[in-house]
Amino acid sequence: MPSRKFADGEVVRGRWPGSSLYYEVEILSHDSTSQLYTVKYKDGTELELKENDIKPLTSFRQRKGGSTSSSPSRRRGSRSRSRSRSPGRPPKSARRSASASHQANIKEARREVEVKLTPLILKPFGNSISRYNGESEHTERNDVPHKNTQEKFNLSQESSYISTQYSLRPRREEVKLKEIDSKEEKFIAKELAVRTFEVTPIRAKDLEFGGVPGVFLIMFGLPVFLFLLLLICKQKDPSLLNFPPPLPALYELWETRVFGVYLLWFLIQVLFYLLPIGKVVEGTPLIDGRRLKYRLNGFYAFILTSAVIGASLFQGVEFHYVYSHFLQFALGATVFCVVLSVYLYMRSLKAPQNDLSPASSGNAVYDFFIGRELNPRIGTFDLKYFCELRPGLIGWVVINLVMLLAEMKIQDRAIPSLAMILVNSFQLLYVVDALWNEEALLTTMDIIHDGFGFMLAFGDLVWVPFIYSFQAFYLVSHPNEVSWPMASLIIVLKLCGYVIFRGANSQKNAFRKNPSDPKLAHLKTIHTSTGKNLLVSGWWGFVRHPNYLGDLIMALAWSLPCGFNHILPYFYVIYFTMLLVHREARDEYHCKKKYGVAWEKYCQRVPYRIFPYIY
Ligand SMILES: NC(=O)c1ccc[n+]([C@@H]2O[C@H](COP(=O)([O-])OP(=O)(O)OC[C@H]3O[C@@H](n4cnc5c(N)ncnc54)[C@H](OP(=O)(O)O)[C@@H]3O)[C@@H](O)[C@H]2O)c1
Ligand SMILES: CC(C)=CCC[C@@H](C)[C@H]1CC[C@H]2C3=C(CC[C@]12C)[C@@]1(C)CC[C@H](O)C(C)(C)[C@@H]1CC3
Repeated sequence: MPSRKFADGEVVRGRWPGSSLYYEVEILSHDSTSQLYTVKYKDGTELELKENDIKPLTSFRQRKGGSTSSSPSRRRGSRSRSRSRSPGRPPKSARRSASASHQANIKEARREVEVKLTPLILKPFGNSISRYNGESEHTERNDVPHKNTQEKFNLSQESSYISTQYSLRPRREEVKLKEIDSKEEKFIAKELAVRTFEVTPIRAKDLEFGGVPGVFLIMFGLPVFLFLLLLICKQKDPSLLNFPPPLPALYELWETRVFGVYLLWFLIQVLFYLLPIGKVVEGTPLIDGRRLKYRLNGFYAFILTSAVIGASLFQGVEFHYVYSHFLQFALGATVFCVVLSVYLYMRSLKAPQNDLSPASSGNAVYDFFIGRELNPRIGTFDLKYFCELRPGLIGWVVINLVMLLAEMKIQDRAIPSLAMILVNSFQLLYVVDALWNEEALLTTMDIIHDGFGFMLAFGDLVWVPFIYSFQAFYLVSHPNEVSWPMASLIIVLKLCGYVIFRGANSQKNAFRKNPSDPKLAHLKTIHTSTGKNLLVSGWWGFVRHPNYLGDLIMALAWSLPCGFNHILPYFYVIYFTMLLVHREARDEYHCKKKYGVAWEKYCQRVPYRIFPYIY
C-alpha cells in the first residue's frame, strides 16, 4: 500500500486549484486508490487535492519585516464568489473606475471554479505585525485604514507564497489566467498609487461599542453618570433607591482657579515626562515597519511627584481644597478632556494614512470617540502614552491621599481608619506596579489598536482619577470599621489577586520578549503561523485572561473595606467586570483574526475566558 505523507487532522497548506496560492487547510481523509486527499479550507470548502498540491506549514518562507502578502480588504464581498485570485486584486467596488473592457476580460477568464475562500494573508494589526491567519469571508473587515498603501506593498511580496507546483487546471488556461493576473496587478498598482491617501471606512457592522449611537450615548452618558455618582456618594444616605440629587448648575461647578490648579498638575507631569531620565525603548512595529521610541520614566515621575506632594504638605498647602472642590475638579478635567479630544480629532485630519489607528472608521463621531490617530505626537512627546500612565494614574494616588487627609479632618481622627489605609495601600500598589512595569503598556490594545480620542482621554484623565478613587471618597463621609481578622482576609484576597495579575502579565510579557527564555522552558505553547506562539500552560493555560481574573479579584479587595451597607463602593467591581468582559470579547475577536485556527485550538484547550468553570 502506498504510503501517505499527511495525516488526518493535520493542518497544512493546500494549493488552490488553478492558482499558485496556498491556503491553510485541514486534512480530512485520504483515498488510497485515487491517492487524493480530502481537505477543508478555512471557509468550509472541501476539495480533493493531490499530494503535490499540499505542503507542510513549515515549508513556507517567513517574510522579513512583517509586511503582508495581501490584505483581507482586497477580498471580495461575501456574496461575490471567486476562484483564487492574485492578492494584488482589490475588491470589485474598489475597481469600479477600471475600464469596463478590462473588467470584462477578467470576469471572462474567471469563469470556472467559483467558491468562497480566504487566502493566507499577512496583515498588520495596529502597531504589531501579525500574519493574518485566515477567516471566513463574511467576517472580513476593512479596519486597516491604510488599506491602499498596504495593498501597494503587498503586490511586490506575493512571491513568498508562490510555488512552482503544477496546477490542477489545464496548463494553457493557467498561463492565460496568470497573464491576466499580471496585467491586472499592473493596472491596480497604478490605481493604488493614486488612491493611497483615500480614507477607507470600516463597514458599519464592524464598529465597536454599539457603533455611532453607542459611542454617542457613552460620550454624553459617562460624564453625567460620573457627576451623579459623586453627588449620590456625598449624600448622608447614599442609597441608590433614593431619588438622585439634581445636578448643580454649571456656573456652580465651574471654578477657574480649580481649572488652573488642574492645568498646573498636568504641566508638572509633562515636565517630569520630558526629563531625560530612564531608558528609551522601542514600541511594537507600526504598519509601515517603523518603531516609535518611548522613554520609560513613569516610576521616576511618581517619585518626583511624591517629593513635590511631601514638600507641599510640609509647607502647609491645604490639600482639603481638592476634597471640598472635588466636583469642580472633575468638571475641570472633563472640560480639559473635551478640548484635548477636539484637538486630537482636528490634528488627525492632517495625519498621514499610515498614522491612523486600525480602529478608526471614517465616521466622524465614531472616530472622535475611538481616536483617529494611533500615536499622536508633538515632536517626541507622545500624547496617548503620556496620558495613559501619568496625570490620571498618578493623580488617582494623590486623590486617595487627599481623601485620607479629608477623612482624618472630617471624622476628627488622629490616624486614618484601617479601611482607608487598606484602600490607599492596595491602590498605591496597583499604580506603582503599573509604573514599574511601564514597558508592558506598549503591547496593550490601547497603544497598539485604539487611537487616541475621547474614549482614552476621558478614561485616562477623568474616569481613572475620579472613579477609581471612589472607595476612598466614599469612606470620607461613610466610615466603616474593619476588624483585624476581616482586614487579614481582605489582604489575603488582594495578594491572591495580585499574584495572579502580576504572574500572568509577567509570564506573557517575558514570553513575548523572548519566547526561548529558559525560565519559560517548562511552558507548553501552540504554534501559530504568525511567528508568535500562544502559551497554553502556566497562567495562560488556566483561563484565557488570567490577568483580568487577578485584576477583578483585586477590585473586590478594594471595595470590601467599605463594608456592606451600600452597593455604591461596589460600583467599581461591577463596572470593571463589564469593562473586562467587553475588553475580553474585543481581544478575542482580534486574536481570532490574527491567529485563526491556532486561536480556535487554544480556545478548545483553555475553554474558560476569565472565570474558571463559570465564564
Ligand atoms: N484597571 C483597569 O481599568 C484596566 C483596564 C483594562 C486592562 N487592565 C489591565 O491591563 C492589563 C493589560 O490588559 P489588555 O487588555 O491590554 O490585554 P492583555 O490580556 O494583557 O493582552 C491580550 C493580548 O495577549 C496576547 N495573548 C493572549 N493570549 C495569549 C496566550 N495564551 N499566550 C501569549 N499571548 C497571549 C495577545 O496579543 P499578542 O498575541 O499579539 O501578543 C492578546 O491580544 C491586564 O492586566 C488588565 O487586567 C486594567
Ligand atoms: C470609561 C471609558 C470611556 C473608558 C474607560 C477605559 C479606561 C478607564 C481604561 C482603558 C484601558 C485601561 C488601562 C488602565 C487604566 C484604565 C484604562 C485606561 C491601566 C493604565 C491600569 C494599570 C494597569 O497596570 C495598566 C496595564 C497599565 C492599564 C492599562 C489599561
